[in-house]
Amino acid sequence: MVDYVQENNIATLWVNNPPVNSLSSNVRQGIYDGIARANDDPTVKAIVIAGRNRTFIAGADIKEFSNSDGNISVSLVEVTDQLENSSKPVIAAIENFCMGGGLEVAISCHYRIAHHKTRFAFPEVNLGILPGATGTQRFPRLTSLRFALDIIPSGRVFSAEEAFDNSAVDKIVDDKVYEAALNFASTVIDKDFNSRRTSKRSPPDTDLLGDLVSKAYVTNSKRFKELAPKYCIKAVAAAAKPYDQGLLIERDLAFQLFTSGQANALQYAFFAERSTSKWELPGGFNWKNTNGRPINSVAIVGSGKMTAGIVTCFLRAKIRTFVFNTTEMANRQVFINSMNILANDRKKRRITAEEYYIYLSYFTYAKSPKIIAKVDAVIDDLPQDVNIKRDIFQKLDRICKPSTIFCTMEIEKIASATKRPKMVIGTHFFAPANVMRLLEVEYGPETAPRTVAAIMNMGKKIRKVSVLVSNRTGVVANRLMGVGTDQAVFMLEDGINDQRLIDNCMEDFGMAMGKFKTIDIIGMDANVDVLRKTLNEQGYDLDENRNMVRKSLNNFLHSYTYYAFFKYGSRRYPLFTYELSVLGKKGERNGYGYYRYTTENRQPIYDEEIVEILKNYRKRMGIQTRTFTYQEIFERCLYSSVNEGFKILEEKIAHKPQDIDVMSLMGYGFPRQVGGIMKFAETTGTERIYEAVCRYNKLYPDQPCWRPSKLLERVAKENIPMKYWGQIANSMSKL
Ligand SMILES: CC/C=C\CC(=O)SCCNC(=O)CCNC(=O)[C@H](O)C(C)(C)COP(=O)(O)OP(=O)(O)OC[C@H]1O[C@@H](n2cnc3c(N)ncnc32)[C@H](O)[C@@H]1OP(=O)(O)O
Repeated sequence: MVDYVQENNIATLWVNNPPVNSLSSNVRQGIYDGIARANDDPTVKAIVIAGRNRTFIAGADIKEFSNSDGNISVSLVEVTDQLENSSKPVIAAIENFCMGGGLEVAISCHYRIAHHKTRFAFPEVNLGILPGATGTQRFPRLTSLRFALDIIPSGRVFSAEEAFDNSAVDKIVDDKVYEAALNFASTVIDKDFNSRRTSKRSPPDTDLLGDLVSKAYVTNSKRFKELAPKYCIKAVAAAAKPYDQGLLIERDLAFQLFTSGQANALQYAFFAERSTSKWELPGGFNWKNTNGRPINSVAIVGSGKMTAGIVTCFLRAKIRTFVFNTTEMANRQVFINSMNILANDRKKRRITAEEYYIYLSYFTYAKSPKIIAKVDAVIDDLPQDVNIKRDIFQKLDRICKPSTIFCTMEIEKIASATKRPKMVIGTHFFAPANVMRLLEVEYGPETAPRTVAAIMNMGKKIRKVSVLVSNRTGVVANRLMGVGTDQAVFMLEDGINDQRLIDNCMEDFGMAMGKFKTIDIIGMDANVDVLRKTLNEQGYDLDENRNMVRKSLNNFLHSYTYYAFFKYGSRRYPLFTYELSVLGKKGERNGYGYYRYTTENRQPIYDEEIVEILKNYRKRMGIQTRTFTYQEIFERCLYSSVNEGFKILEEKIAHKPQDIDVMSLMGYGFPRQVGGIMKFAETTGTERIYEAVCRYNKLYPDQPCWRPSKLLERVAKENIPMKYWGQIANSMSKL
């Protein structure tokens, strides 16, 4: 774990814990013992600490936080103190990742030499904790309170150049960092380095503390539903006090965070996100035993709202991207939109000017299908009309090389239109695709495992978190969270007069956005499309009925019969959203939805008109209004989605609860500090949720989302821990 190597009078401690050299208990002990040994050896004059596996140290071993193997070793605080107190100078040779506990180790050394491509960060805040191995006290002393208050509460990654500019490193090299550190070590042998002991310093800007702290509170306020950002600010501010006092404050705050449920949920989310790449198919094929061809070129077919967002994901990954539309104008528009997205990235300094031009050079127009004959994958972003899609893909099937994969949302319909059903797979990007990191990958009954492997790898290449699901109907993430949205609409229809009440309840819980704001952002049309599709599956045609009623009545909106047709069927549908869409409200896009929006300010504004429309709607529908408790709003919006999550598992659409959690976190802004919808179920208690689901099922028999999931019933009755839910679902007979 830590190799001790001596060359001449310099001892090197090589940290070797692949893949990222995390500071597991053995590594901590190895560094501690290595420093003691070098200090005891009179032939050693200086010590270098470096990382094998072409990286320095990416931080503490997060697995050990919740899962100690009983291996008692020294703490990271003891290691950092041991480093700083060394009687011989310690030089850190830093490359690739220097994060969290790794950065705490580095700043406890006396000198730091870094490769110019090193990525530095204190990502603890994203795990619900703080740099509690003296990091909040040493870092501002080494750099400044200003820089520490920027870096620690945000967790943002910073470059070697920024580290150098802020005195966090002493030298940057372009190559061979270890050799540079050895050379540097030989220059400091026998020199006084007492002034290099970080804890003995004071931050250079303590006089600015008040202003800096206020600024940090404002900058990070959006994340204050999480405890860690606030605690990080408090801990860094304590660095203005004498070191020992500051340390006591750091320890107290760190302990409070460590024992909070939020830290546990955030660390769970870290691993859940990474677990989705370990996919598995029912026949035993999986990420380990199946290879897919690399995707080096793609064609995006279409010119919809999402197209440019999807295109830029591929451009940023330097994948040759053809945009195929039959009109020059459509292609040109996609190019302009993609250029605007990248220009914005450049403006916000997410990419350099050089990268901007390189990325754009990967874009190519294709007016004729022949140009895209040799691409590795075609991605469907065509309008929803299945006949148009089938027609285009039939043509492409004849033209494209046999190994080209077709990615579409209509797997079975496209597969049956082509002679390559094994090469047809579903990919669902979430809007805006250049921002949202979730990619839902759906396999159909005929999709080949190698196709799955290729597209899951492609997802990684374009920096998406890809979740593999089996294809049924529609987007799984939408199904999961959509039931909660329907509940919100029903409660509005049934008596809540202010949409903000429901939205506030969800936002207080931590959702990035309330239910009605989400409908507005997604757009009324998209929401109505889902309704239209659901009704189609039940044998109803929304538009057919609308036309029928239109013909028989002058104003179909005043047609009681029209609504009664759906209301008094066996199932209730959220028709109020449909009513708003018919009234021309398209959501944020045209400024009118459940809220109003102005062109200058896209922030939702409360719209009193909705109450009037509601009143008329209720009258026509014969709805007797009633009052709702906060608890009912909370339970109906969230427990309905939990029940749906269990159904998605038992129907074997998703493989494990982590996949469902990632969909809720990355597709729908579920609070990360809760861990995801399934983790929420575990924390709340499945028994309690099951009881509520049964209660609502009795009250609302016309809402099938309340039929209790068999899996939920079983885990609730037998009190089964979450780690077994996936296994049990997979052993249940297929529904
Ligand atoms: C008293 C408190 C003291 C210290 C606090 C801390 O140090 S907390 C930890 C702070 N560090 C981090 O949060 C870094 C977490 N890691 C990352 O952000 C990324 O892994 C990283 C380093 C940027 C590399 O990204 P990349 O995309 O290249 O790899 P990937 O994320 O897929 O990770 C590869 C595998 O390594 C596992 N892993 C990564 N970091 C840790 C870690 N700190 N502890 C344990 N395991 C870690 C990750 O799960 C992957 O494993 P796999 O089994 O392959 O899925």
